[in-house]
Amino acid sequence: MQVEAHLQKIIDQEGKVHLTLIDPASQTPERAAEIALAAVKGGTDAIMIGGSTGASGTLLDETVIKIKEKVDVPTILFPGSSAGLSRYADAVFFMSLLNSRDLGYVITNQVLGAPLVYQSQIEPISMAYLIVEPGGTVGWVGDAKLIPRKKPELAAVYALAGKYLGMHYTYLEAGSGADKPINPEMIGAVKQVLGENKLIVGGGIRDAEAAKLCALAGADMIVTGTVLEEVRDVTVKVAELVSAIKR
Ligand SMILES: CC(C)=CCC/C(C)=C/CC/C(C)=C/CC/C(C)=C/COP(=O)(O)OP(=O)(O)O
Ligand SMILES: O=P(O)(O)OC[C@@H](O)CO
Ligand SMILES: [Mg+2]
Repeated sequence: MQVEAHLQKIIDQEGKVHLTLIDPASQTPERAAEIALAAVKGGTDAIMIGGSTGASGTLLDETVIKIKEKVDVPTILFPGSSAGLSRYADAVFFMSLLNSRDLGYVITNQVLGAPLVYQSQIEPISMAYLIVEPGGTVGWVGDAKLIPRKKPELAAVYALAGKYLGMHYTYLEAGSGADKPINPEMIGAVKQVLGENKLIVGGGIRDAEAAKLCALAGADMIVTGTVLEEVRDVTVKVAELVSAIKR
């Protein structure tokens, strides 16, 4: 419960959480650690590590190790499969892609990954992962029956089912690099049924205004990945996003 409790404490004290997503396949472990450090200087609360294609093995382990050498905030795995686990991380979003047509993403990868989590110190954080249009690479890889952008009620019933199955977190994903983030109507409808359960929103959030809209609509945590791979000054960008969502 350490990482989950830590994030809860930040929500209690500061209202919202900012998460930085680093894809181990996008740069060297050393560069990943530099980005993580810059993000922490900007005020990010934790580092998510994962990618939908090829984040595994030595590259993944080395990326986690280098990041942990540089920063004190929690490292949380965001695995694309059971191969996306590393014993060096603090926690894992132990997620099921509830709207996948492929049983592999609903339960099989979780079964294959469970023994490593059991044998290590990685804290599992149970999460319902829901992919909304346009869905991007992760929507294709995960064979998701994409939730239409204009159907907030569909996202809400999936989230409710996840909550009744005992999942603590719900992640509304528009897909990495999406042209628009999840809309406020959908975020509001999902948060309404979740109550105290936590809502993460990500995909296509590139500036303070978008982050603020998502947070005001009911997101407890905001994820940014792509934009931090693109900007020159990660600290400045993260500081802008963080100050837009925190009270
Ligand atoms: C809990 C365990 C062991 C496994 C879960 C397995 C599941 C449910 C995966 C969901 C489907 C999937 C492929 C998720 C990937 C999540 C992720 C890291 C998304 C961000 O990646 P992108 O930024 O889109 O990746 P690329 O940049 O590699 O396209
Ligand atoms: O890369 P971006 O668009 O910030 O999306 C982050 C995350 O939701 C992807 O899984
Ligand atoms: Mg990516």
